[in-house]
Amino acid sequence: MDAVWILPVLLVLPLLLWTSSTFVFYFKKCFYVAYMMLLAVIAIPICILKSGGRDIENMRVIRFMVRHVKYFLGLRFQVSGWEHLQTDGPYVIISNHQSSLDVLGMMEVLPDRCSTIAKKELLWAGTVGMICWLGGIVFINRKKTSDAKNVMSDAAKTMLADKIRLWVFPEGTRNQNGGLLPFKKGAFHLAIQAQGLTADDVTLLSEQSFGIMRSAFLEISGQSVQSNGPSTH
Ligand SMILES: CCCCCC/C=C\CCCCCCCCCC(=O)SCCNC(=O)CCNC(=O)[C@H](O)C(C)(C)COP(=O)(O)OP(=O)(O)OC[C@H]1O[C@@H](n2cnc3c(N)ncnc32)[C@H](O)[C@@H]1OP(=O)(O)O
Ligand SMILES: CCCCCCCC/C=C\CCCCCCCC(=O)OC[C@@H](O)COP(=O)(O)O
Repeated sequence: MDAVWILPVLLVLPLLLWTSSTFVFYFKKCFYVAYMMLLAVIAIPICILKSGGRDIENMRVIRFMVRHVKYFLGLRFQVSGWEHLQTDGPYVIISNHQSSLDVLGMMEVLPDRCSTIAKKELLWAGTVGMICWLGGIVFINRKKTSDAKNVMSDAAKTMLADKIRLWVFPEGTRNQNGGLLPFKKGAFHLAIQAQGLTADDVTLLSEQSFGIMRSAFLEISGQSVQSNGPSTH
């Protein structure tokens, strides 16, 4: 008898999913967070057994385990230029950052031996935080930028010594305003070290990258034909 409330829920749930795109949006959002948490629960022991702890090789496990999530959310990716990432040695990848779903796109193209820079708050996101730590993600404190710069300088040394790649979101935060925020400079300080350039090159590199990303972003946004509900996610 206690379970009698389940019946209306089972009836109302499909009805809401069928009739309300807003409900579908929030339902998918909750599912995404819960499912990623669950995937991380499975991935944590695998990574520990495979690599013994924090290791960039764990990103292969994470990449493999995350790639199917798009199907549950009705997302598909179109990738072009992937071959440019298939070069030896360290490099920096930059991308714009609109939502936590960007992780799915990231896992679609993430090269081997590539980790990312993230805000330190993510470390406390339960099992997701733990898997991020195991994957070698570099955590920065955005409120203490001198600390963040030191952490990124250390990351640059590791990047060169261990030939790893780093993915940076140079806007420094999520942005859904239909354009790009001005770029922070950290990614370009990393890149000059990977490419043998000097600090004098940072501004030009940053401006050129911003211009290229902005035109690509506007071009792709112009092709968008479908909206899935509320714009914030
Ligand atoms: C298996 C299942 C698992 C399922 C779950 C898990 C799934 C996947 C897990 C993996 C994926 C996780 C993905 C996580 C994504 C998270 C993304 C984020 O968290 S985005 C937020 C954090 N990122 C950033 O903030 C971007 C990096 N930030 C920077 O680069 C910034 O530059 C800075 C923080 C280093 C400094 O910022 P700030 O001081 O505010 O501003 P600037 O304009 O950039 O710099 C001011 C001056 O300082 C100079 N500068 C900057 N960096 C350096 C440096 N490294 N060395 C020397 N000098 C530096 C800069 O040039 C400026 O000086 P100027 O004279 O004006 O040139
Ligand atoms: C103890 C429970 C804590 C629950 C926290 C839930 C954490 C989210 C869980 C699953 C989502 C899938 C993993 C995606 C990770 C992406 C993180 C992300 O996109 O962080 C935002 C950060 O880039 C910029 O932050 P702000 O826009 O500045 O803010």
